Amino acid sequence: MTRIETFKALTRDIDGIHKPLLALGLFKLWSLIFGLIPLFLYSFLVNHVLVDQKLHELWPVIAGFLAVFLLTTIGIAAAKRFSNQLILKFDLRIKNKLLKKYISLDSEVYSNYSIGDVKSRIENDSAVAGKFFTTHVLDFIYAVVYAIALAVILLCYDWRIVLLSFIFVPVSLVTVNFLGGKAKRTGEELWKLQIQYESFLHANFQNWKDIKTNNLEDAQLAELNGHYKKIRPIWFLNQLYMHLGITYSFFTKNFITQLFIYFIGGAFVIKGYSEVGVLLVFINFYGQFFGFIENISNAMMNYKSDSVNIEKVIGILNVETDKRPYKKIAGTGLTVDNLRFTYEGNDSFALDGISFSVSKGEHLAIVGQSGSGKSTLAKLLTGQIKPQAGAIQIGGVDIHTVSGESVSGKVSIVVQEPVLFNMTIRENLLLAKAGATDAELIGCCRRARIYDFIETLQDHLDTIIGEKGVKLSGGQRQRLSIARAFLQDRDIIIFDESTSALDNENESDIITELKSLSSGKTMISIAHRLSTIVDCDKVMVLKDGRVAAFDTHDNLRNRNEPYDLLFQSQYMTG
Ligand SMILES: Nc1ncnc2c1ncn2[C@@H]1O[C@H](COP(=O)(O)OP(=O)(O)OP(=O)(O)O)[C@@H](O)[C@H]1O
Repeated sequence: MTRIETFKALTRDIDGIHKPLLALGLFKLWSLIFGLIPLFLYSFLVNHVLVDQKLHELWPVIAGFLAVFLLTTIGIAAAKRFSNQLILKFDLRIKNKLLKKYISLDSEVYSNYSIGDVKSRIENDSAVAGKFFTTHVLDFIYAVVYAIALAVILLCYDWRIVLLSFIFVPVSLVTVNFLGGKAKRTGEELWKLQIQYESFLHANFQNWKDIKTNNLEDAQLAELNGHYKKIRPIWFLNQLYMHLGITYSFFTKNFITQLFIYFIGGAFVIKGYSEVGVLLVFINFYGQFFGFIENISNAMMNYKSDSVNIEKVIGILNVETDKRPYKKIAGTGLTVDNLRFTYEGNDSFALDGISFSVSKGEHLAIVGQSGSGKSTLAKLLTGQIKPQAGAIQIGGVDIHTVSGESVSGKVSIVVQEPVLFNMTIRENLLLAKAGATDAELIGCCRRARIYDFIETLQDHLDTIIGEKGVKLSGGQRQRLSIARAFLQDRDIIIFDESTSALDNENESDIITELKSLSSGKTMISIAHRLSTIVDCDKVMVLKDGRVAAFDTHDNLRNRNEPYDLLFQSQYMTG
């Protein structure tokens, strides 16, 4: 992407950039103007004060230099302050926007991104994109304008000689552009390898317990070395191209430019410009001009390399998000009509022709063999994935015609492996209801049969529970997650094997509690225990993604073959 395309893409998605950018641009212009004045002062000093020996004019020149120094310093300091502020502000805005985008992605779209990819885009790539406006827009324009201004001044001296020496400028820029292209291609490859490495590291940290218990340390170290073996040659190539580009512009500035300076000096003498002053001033301007050409070359090189990261950020910003309207859903009854769903890349349907309804206050149990589609149905009912055909209606509203927030305001799901953060119990609970009082938190924890345990902890609700709640047992994690569902207090609650780690007594206590609370609530349990199923108003049996039976437990028992088989194999032990 060119700078202009990148500028448009980033400003389209991130607001509030134009004003601070304009302010910063004005300070840059200030620095540019006051940066050019010393050249004229220098010219005056050499030609009038030194060559013409008008030493009494030295004081105004010194005063001029001091004034310019003061004003330039003010300009540079202000520009630095504004640019730091802009970078930090913009970096944070991009991170916010990216996180928001990721959270609003369809779970199917999200599953296309690895952890390393997400982490890299939010952490590293956004930081590079955050500097785009200062480094790749303002600094670049500054160098170009400065170089043009110097070129015009030089042309005024002797356009033929200057034009001859300018031949080297396009050669230099084309070479750097070529090397930059190579650096970009290797940068792309490096980025892919690095996100694989990041994902590996993430999985390693997440599963360190299992790695130790299964003696996988050596295998993990071998994998780490494997990643480095792949990364090393590409990294080397990438650095080689980058440094070739930078060394090339350094060489151009310090050798080729010097060569031209001697050439131009000779030409001046041959053409009879005897004044030393003219030659000195010209050489000074010329050296500065090539200094800016070096800056432009380096900026081109760096932009090629940074655009790998910036394009990753824009890639996510461009992903379409949910544009469906928010609607408060009034009713609580759930109707599912002829639902069909296939996971991307799978040949067979995970669910096919699913139809059923659950009325307000009813409790439905969903049972079925492993892989029969129970969790997929739960994901569809919460709007996490969209069906290829059919409809799900809550209170008469098709949930796929309204925004995700409309559905999550109505339905909550408690899963087998709850999402818990390395924060305190209180903070984990408050995620469900910001601003809940202690009395509310304690009440919900009591109902979820977790408060007795919390009371035994030294810091009570303020105990930090570790990464993914590692300091809690499986059952305690599930109870905390159920307490969160109580806090959310949605009209429809789905339990996806969410009591699997509880003992029978705790599970039945929680179910009783739910029932007492949920006179008006609709509940769906993906059940694994007989006690849960027997208590439910209806049981739906899923087999190979289809509804094999839908009735009460009493009507199904001994009368429905799939249910009986399942019952004997799974629930007789419940
Ligand atoms: N993210 C996914 N991508 C591709 N296929 C998937 C995905 N998740 C589930 N499936 C497939 O969809 C089918 C239904 O899976 P699902 O998880 O809904 O079954 P389940 O009844 O909940 O199983 P279990 O009782 O073992 O949890 C399975 O064949 C499974 O392999």
